[in-house]
Amino acid sequence: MQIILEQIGRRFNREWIFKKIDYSFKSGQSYAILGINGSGKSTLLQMISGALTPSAGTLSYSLNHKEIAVEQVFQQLSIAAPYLELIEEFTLTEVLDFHFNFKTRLNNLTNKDLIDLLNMDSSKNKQLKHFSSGMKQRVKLILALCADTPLLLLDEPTSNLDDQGIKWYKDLVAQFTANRLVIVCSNQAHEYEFCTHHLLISNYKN
Ligand SMILES: Nc1ncnc2c1ncn2[C@@H]1O[C@H](COP(=O)(O)OP(=O)(O)OP(=O)(O)O)[C@@H](O)[C@H]1O
Repeated sequence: MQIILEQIGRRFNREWIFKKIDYSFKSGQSYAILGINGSGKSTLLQMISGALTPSAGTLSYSLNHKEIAVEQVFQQLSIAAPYLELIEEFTLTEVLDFHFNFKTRLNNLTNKDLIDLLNMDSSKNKQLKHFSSGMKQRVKLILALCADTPLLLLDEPTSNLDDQGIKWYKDLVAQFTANRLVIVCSNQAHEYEFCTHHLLISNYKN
């Protein structure tokens, strides 16, 4: 998977959030989008996901040297983000079944494998509305990391996770990101220490 940004800019009303981003993202590489609160990290990630259009410039996507239209990009990506909600009326087992109606399971992981990874066997028939915020975050991460998509987008991946949860996140990343294109939005070093490329939003303010 390759994503090329050319002269990308986004504004809300009259305010430019960032301007003139020229950048390319490639499979097998991991990238951190960095910047202070409100700098535009999530806005850029949403543009990369195809959910938000740029106000200026072009974004192009290709997979195995074949171009992909922006409307089709969602089929190639998994995303975990604070603004994407889980269906809270579903039990954990139902959430897994539902999600993997639309996405392919990475390495043919079964529900049991995923519940074991989550260490949530005793909660598998509980509705998500009764999960703690940290438990919900772990579920979001499992759904994104364990789907077989070439593009993985993680926005503030360890929000609501304690120290043990952060270690768990790091193990998950080490286990399930090989050969994928990974983009993390963050301002916490432990979330993106594995990323080999850094994109600083502050470089694109003028
Ligand atoms: N739909 C919108 N309408 C107007 N302004 C918006 C909209 N979405 C985002 N913004 C503004 O764009 C700026 C960037 O927001 P964004 O959420 O991308 O920042 P961020 O770097 O991800 O922040 P944080 O680290 O706090 O998550 C902010 O000033 C925000 O108020």
